[in-house]
Amino acid sequence: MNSEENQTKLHVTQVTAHLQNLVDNSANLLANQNEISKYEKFFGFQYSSDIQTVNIGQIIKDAKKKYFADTNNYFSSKIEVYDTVEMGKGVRATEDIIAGTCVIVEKAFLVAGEAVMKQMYDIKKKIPQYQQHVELLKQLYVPEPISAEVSEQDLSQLTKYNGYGEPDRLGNNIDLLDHLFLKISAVNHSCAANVTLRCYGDVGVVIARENIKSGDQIFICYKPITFPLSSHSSILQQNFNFTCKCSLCSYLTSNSQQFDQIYNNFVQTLKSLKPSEYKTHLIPLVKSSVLNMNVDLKRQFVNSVIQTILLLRNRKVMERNENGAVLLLLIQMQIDSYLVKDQIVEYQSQLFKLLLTKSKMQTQTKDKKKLKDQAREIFVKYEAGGQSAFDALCAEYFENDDVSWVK
Ligand SMILES: C[S@@+](CC[C@H](N)C(=O)[O-])C[C@H]1O[C@@H](n2cnc3c(N)ncnc32)[C@H](O)[C@@H]1O
Repeated sequence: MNSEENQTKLHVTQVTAHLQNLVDNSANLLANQNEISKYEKFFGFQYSSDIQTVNIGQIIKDAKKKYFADTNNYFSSKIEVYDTVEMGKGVRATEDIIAGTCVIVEKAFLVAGEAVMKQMYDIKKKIPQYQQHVELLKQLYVPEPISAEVSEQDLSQLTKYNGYGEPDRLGNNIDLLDHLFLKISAVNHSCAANVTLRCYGDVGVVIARENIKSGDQIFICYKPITFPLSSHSSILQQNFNFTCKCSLCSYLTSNSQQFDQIYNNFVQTLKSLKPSEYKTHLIPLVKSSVLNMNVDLKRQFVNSVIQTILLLRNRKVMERNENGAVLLLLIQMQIDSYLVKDQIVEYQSQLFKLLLTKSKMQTQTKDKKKLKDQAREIFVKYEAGGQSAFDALCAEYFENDDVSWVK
């Protein structure tokens, strides 16, 4: 066995032991109802609604059995870490993967933001697993080689460049990137990502957004997918300090003029439409604009359109009410045309917020009720979490008056 294989084997052994420990320890922990429904929804298990009989440890154990019966650890036999030519280490598929299926389930070996890392450094001698963690941390990416002793700065860099976070359903998790993984942290970024990551407690779950061929690299999008394309590179530069070399960015670099031209034409036509024409003209306009684009670009185009409309709305170029109807149509179009199920949750959350914000502006109670019903219908249709998730979001967004999310 060569030294790389030895090292990998060592990781797997260390991590498996660590995970087993965590699972066993959590087996007696009763989970709260929210967490249970998150896991249940994701893994598709039905558990008794009596929380006394449910525990997260068991759910994770079952998930492990269901998805990874053929391996002894939490990762997947469908992937491997390898050296890419352009992006350092990366992860690729070792078999064909079907859209919507689970690609990796992995427990974070450490959940520690930059502040915790600092504390951990200060009190390192008191933490029994410190040395083990440091050995694992040394495997992760940092721009400069880390010192043998692992300095305080090294620790905070490790989190900065390799951490992922729990989503808050709306993609605003960019500051909470504190989960460190061995495999998932080796997955590179693409603006046209083919997998998506969600963290459930300290378990990271990677799902295929589309069919992936054996040998293809898998990519997570490091930023919320709804961010406009124009802000991609600055977000990646600012937060992760790299210039994106993904296929979409490369495509846009060589075809940016063409993309810009189509987009500018689209915006001009949009501005020339009367609000009453939006409903009938907008979707055909978007469809004709994206006619010759590949699927990544189409997805990006519709995202940009949504952002543009929000912008026009904020500049009061468009009427708020009309704008709501247009956004609704566009988001539905996204859902229907391009997105696999996992992403839909993010989109209809936006849609939902939009409807609620819109309904707040209506003075008539019956209009409010109609919009709420409409939102509920969409929510249920796309299985975003059913009635209880709807109620939770209602409580959060409808009852409080803050609409700053659109600004
Ligand atoms: C979480 S690590 C991913 C694994 C990393 N490639 C490694 O060698 O361990 C994130 C780093 O990978 C590199 N990277 C990821 N996606 C990239 C992309 N699309 N273009 C260029 N570099 C990328 C950047 O250096 C980034 O800071």
